[in-house]
Amino acid sequence: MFPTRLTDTRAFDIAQALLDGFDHHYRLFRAASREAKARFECGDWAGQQRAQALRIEFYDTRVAETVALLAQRFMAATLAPDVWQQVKLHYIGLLTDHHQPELAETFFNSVCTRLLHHAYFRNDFIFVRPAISTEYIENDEPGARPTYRAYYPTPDTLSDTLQRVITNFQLQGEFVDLPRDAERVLAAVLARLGEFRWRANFQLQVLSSLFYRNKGAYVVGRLINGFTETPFALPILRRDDGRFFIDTALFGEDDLLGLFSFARAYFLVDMEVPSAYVAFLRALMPRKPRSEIYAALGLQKQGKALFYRDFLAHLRHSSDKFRIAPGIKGMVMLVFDLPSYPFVFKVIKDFFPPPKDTTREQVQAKYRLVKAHDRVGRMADTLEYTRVAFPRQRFGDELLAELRHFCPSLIEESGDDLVIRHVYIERRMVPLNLYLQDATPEQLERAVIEYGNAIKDLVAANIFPGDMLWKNFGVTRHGKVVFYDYDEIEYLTDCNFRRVPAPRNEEEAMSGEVWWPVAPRDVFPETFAPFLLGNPQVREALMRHHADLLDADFWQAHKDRILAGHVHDVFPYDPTRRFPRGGN
Ligand SMILES: Nc1ncnc2c1ncn2[C@@H]1O[C@H](COP(=O)(O)OP(=O)(O)OP(=O)(O)O)[C@@H](O)[C@H]1O
Repeated sequence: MFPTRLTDTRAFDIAQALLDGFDHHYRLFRAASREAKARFECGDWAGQQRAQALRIEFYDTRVAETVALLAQRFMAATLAPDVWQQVKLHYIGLLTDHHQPELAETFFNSVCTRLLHHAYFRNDFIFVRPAISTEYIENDEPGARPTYRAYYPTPDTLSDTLQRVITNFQLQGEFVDLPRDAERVLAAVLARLGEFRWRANFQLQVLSSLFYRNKGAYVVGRLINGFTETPFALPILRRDDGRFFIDTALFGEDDLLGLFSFARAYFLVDMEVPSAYVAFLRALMPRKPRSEIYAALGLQKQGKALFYRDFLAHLRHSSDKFRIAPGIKGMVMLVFDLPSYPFVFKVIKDFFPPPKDTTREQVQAKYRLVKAHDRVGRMADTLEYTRVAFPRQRFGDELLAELRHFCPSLIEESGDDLVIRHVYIERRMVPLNLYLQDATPEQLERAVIEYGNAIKDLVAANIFPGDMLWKNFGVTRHGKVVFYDYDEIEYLTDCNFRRVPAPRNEEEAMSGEVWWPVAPRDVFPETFAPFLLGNPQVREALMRHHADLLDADFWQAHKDRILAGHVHDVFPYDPTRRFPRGGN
């Protein structure tokens, strides 16, 4: 029951301090996103990647500050339940005209769950469900940009309108040839629409902020004609001489899903009303959960909060049991899934057998590295949770026994709950080793090519995957191969790629063991062969397409390029889709 009167004056001050904490966070988050434009304009790619990584830390820092402030100023941990209910009511009041209420509610939860006992994790005290609607929030301040702009071209003005769409972003700098780019986009639009009748409502709706990531800036919108809506995205790139060009035109849900994939870094987007961006993007990609859209916009904590709500709802509406994930079991991670739910749950084991020589802290550091790094479409994003309560009766016996055996320090069994103190959650894929077993010859060849491409994309992004066995990669719904085993990951630039030295005598030549000296970060690419080439068909495909992976020179050449300051191009689309001659 909620209090009928707001009697405690501390409650308002606490609510205000919480909201100040959030507003401070969002101001900094927004500034980092807004500054992406200037970094793009001057080609500061290292700065862009740094900003993408640093911004991830902002949230936890602000939460910690606010927790400390409340503990100090209000002795928050000692307040009676009734006071906390009043805090929530005041907070709801303060959010009435707020432009990011859903994020502010999540911030409230993050702070309060750190201060309050488990028993308070109910809707009476925190926002188990949202209280404030995010629908139709508009920024009415003078000079505010709308979430999206609508353009109504005629057949004669379509090319000019496309130019106007671009110039409205007011990028500081010149295009190589914008009229030419507009014609190319126009040709692509017409090819996409095929035979069509121009309807009275023909329009382009374009989100008013560009989406920045790495070396790209993306225009995102939809084309509406009659009852047909076509999502589109236009990547703008910058040549070394500082001039811009449109690299291609992407259309339809699948192209956009590739752009917004969970295996890529988060975008930097300047948004006053993020929920309006999410609603717009959701209309373009109805199959993508809102949690993943928030995450792709850099609001990963909101993504995490929504994911958890979705997960709880799914648990309530399903009855299957958690089980050990299909595939070869990990030595470092215990991995389980729920057949009806497309995610896996990964728990770090308490002990690892040799040759694994790592610690829980090191494994966590590797997962953090991946979160902050450019994932280039080849490393799955993970959501990290602490203290997740699962209904114990939904766990199969075998899984329960494994959890008790391998992860005793991380599980608590109380009543009907099984609480896991630390878990990563990640999209489920088909482990590549299983995929290859059942593949047709064509599928096998395609998967092996994709596997090599995945490694090469990682290499270009300064990642040495460490453990390159088939089982450590997964195949997505769209047939992309993505890496998911991070415990042996290293920066490429920290590794030494060497050739196996020539044996000095017959004994060394005949030895099945490693007889040559090996320093900690030495890598001998020739030695990958026995692990990768067991199956003759796989061997044939890999040697035909990616034999260079077994050559130390290939790795060393990439390391040298990165050390020389080169930031590679990553196209979140098939490079064959690029307009001919790109920016030239
Ligand atoms: N995202 C995923 N989708 C589907 N299956 C997965 C996923 N992540 C892990 N698995 C399954 O769990 C197994 C172990 O996962 P992972 O490779 O991350 O653990 P590990 O302990 O680091 O492995 P290793 O012993 O190779 O170091 C994989 O071989 C695979 O079968």
